Amino acid sequence: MQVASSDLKTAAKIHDDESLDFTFRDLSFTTGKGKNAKRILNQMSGAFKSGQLTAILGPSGAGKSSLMNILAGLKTSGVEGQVYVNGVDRELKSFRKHSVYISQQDHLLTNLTVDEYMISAAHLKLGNRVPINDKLSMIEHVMKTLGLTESRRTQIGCLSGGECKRLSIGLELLDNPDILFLDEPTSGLDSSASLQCVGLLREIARSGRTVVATIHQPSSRLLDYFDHLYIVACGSCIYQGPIGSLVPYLQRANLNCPSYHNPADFVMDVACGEYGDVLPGLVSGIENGRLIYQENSASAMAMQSSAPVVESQMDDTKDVTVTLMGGGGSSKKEKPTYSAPFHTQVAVLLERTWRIIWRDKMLTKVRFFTHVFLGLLVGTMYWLGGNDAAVILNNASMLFFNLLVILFASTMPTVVTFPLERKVLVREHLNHWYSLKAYYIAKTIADIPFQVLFPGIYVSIVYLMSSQPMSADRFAMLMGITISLALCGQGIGLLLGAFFDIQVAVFLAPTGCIPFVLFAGFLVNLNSVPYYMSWMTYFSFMRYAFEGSMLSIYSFDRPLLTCSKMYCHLRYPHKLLEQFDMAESSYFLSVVGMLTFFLVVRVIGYFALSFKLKYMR
Ligand SMILES: Nc1ncnc2c1ncn2[C@@H]1O[C@H](COP(=O)(O)OP(=O)(O)OP(=O)(O)O)[C@@H](O)[C@H]1O
Repeated sequence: MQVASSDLKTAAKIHDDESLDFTFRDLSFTTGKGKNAKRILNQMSGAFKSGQLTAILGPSGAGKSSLMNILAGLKTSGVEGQVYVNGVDRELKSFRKHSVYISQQDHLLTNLTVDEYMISAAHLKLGNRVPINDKLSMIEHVMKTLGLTESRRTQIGCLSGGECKRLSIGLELLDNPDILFLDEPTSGLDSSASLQCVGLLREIARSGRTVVATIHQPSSRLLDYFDHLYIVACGSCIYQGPIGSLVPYLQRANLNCPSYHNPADFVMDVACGEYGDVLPGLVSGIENGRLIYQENSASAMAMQSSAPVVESQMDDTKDVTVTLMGGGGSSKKEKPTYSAPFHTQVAVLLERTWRIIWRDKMLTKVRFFTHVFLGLLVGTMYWLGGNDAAVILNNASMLFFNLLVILFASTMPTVVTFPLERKVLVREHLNHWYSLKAYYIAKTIADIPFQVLFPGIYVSIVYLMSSQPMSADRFAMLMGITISLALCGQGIGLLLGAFFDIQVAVFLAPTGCIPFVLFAGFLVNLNSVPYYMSWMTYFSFMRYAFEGSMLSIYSFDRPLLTCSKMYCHLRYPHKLLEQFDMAESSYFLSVVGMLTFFLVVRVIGYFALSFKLKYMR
């Protein structure tokens, strides 16, 4: 892959450029409380400059990811210390808007092509103010730079690991972020793809951005691509400075890297304690990151004369030139707005979701055929019984069974798909593509056609086969209740999928619905429910759905039913309603009950998702 830095620079011109250096002082991070408290980072300091590619290196469990999450602003609780941007206190919301975080796993929408993903990202990240031609040329530049032009029409699910990684980076480059954080960008890549990836990051850094990447066991060739090295061991900084100065710094502590040995491997062995208890000396030698070690002729002299070896000291309070990111008195606080207006966010997300659903034909087909199959099965089972008083209780059972089919068929697809999609949401939302509200509304709207179509097909089949009254009003009323139930079911799926992992959500979806089913008025008559539990029936959307279904079929002065036997006890439809304690019930109230449940479950789902994104991602 040929990296074209001029392309990156051209692309950068579409937006205002901003060089952001950042420094951090005495950063500590503790998890847990009381006896369970665990100190992960110990008063670390450091400085990362724009135009430089910085590597955070260290053994597994040293605290690299924790440090980067804190610097990127993704972790805030349990954190002490200061982070400065261009010398002034970081204002977190504003900072998040100017930085992107690229996680180790590439959570991408696998059913889109590279082109489609880029275009939707450009609409979301660049907004309406950038003309479409500029967006397209920006995409062109980024694709060319990343070597993705050849794969532009390939679906993301078919890309190689290296291409996925480059795409993840490319998507975030579209709005020209000032700071890029990458968690192990080379993990899962072979050595050549790793070199390409890090080479690309260096070029991105050269175009004026601050690029920080955690890295695991880099080869010496890979290490050479980095400008600045920050080494973490046991939650402290043991080295900060250029690559070339690492070996001389270690020599100061009598740690001599053997010739032809990869310095990265050597320092990892040191950090793991294989050379004795040298870490405290290394930490204090670099003042836990307050200093940047710079080996040159002066320092060599300094070493000989036992003078301090550290050449440059970070200064995070002088030369304050840019106030964009700061929270200090002179700095301008920005509103955490998104580039695209709300309606554009919803429109782009809707279009993208529908495209994905269209491509994911398997799930759509399975949903379609399941509804048709169950419709035919139930229709055959209750064949032509709708107007026969001899099987009137069977018909009521069928109406109840229909509700169970619709409930589970609408809940489960969301329960199983949403936890996977949530990872993409986390990445895109945290990188400021769109608001959670826009996503949630788009997600709700996108599934509505399917929640109308599939239950509609099922109900039509069953209605005709079981010979329910040939009345458009009754059919429409039953259909209305069924669709409302499907929307409630989807809301429950979204709520569970938003908050829980897939295993828990899949368990909770059916078991969580049982109380609602129990208090629906079919298994136990509503008047027989113990008085101390009767209030629960008002919270059961299944009660409203069952009442609504029964009233649609048997209320509104339905005439006497036919009787295929000598004697039928329940030929009067209102008698059946009395038997189910529904004689006084109102169809209108059933609809209101369902709509209320629908709204409540959606609102709770939104807050659950928002809570999850904030505190539990
Ligand atoms: N929320 C947490 N609760 C308890 N311990 C935590 C938490 N987050 C991190 N740790 C611990 O902090 C230490 C550092 O974790 P971190 O993920 O930052 O390490 P790392 O250097 O990135 O490791 P790796 O290279 O293996 O990903 C680990 O021992 C980890 O178990």
